Amino acid sequence: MAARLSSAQDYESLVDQYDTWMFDCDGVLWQGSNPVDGAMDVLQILRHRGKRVIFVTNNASQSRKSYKKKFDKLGLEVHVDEIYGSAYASAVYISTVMKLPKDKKVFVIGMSGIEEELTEEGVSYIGGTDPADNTLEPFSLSNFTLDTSVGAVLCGLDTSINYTKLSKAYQYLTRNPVCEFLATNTDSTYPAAGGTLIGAGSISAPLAFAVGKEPLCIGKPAKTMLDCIQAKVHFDPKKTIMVGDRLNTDILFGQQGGLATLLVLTGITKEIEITGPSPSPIVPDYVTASIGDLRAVGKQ
Ligand SMILES: O=C(O)COP(=O)(O)O
Ligand SMILES: [Mg+2]
Repeated sequence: MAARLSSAQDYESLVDQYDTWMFDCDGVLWQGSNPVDGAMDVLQILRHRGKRVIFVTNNASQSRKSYKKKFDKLGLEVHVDEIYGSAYASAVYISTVMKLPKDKKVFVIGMSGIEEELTEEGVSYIGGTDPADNTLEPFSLSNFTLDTSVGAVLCGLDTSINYTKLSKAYQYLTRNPVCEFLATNTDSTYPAAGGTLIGAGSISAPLAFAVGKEPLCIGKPAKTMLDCIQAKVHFDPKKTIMVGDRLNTDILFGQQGGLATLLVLTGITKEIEITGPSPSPIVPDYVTASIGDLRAVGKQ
């Protein structure tokens, strides 16, 4: 059973135990453009205590550089190297693990965050924000030419998803037998300002259904994300805690990586899923209402 934290002493001993703090973003630090109350204060407190803070987000709509700008606006100085997004991890996977040849391309369903990270990694792409694909005109095969250099389809959150993008991706995946099917992340939903919205997993789901194959997921809970962090940062898993709002991504990711886990209730997971009559089999080590609760540490 998860330990429910509530007293200043609980938070003090938690902070004492862990040196590296990995933070999920949507639903932990903010909901869209609304920061979670006290989240930035807690990050400052942890830094003052000499803790290493790392951000691990499945949200591929933004690149690491644009997340840095978001932190700047919220008053927290963050280095790009402290931010690990699933768009970045996907670009690294394509260039260094898959080793997509330089003359090959990725067909993107997604937003500018994916495009920026692919460009940074020197990976060519088509699709994405290209106006030709962002159309509500009916898709017709008579107007489509298969680009034989497409070696992978990468699907992430795309708030302008349409039939043309799905149809083109379907053509690449079914007419080129070696075309890889990748997803930045497969979160069914995500916490936005004002409520929950459809997530990246619900964008790739129709495509997966059509091709009869699931994509390889790069983001949490997949180990690819942890491999990406481990390539850059040295941390002791026993002294590391993953803070998240979703059980089947953040908490599972932490558990599979041998990290401690703290669930907050400001995002996707509701209290009933851990304490109700049919609780989730994914049980975090600790639970607290909000990351802002850790402000109690600064007051000791
Ligand atoms: O946007 C998502 O799907 C989830 O993003 P998160 O990992 O920061 O919660
Ligand atoms: Mg989250």
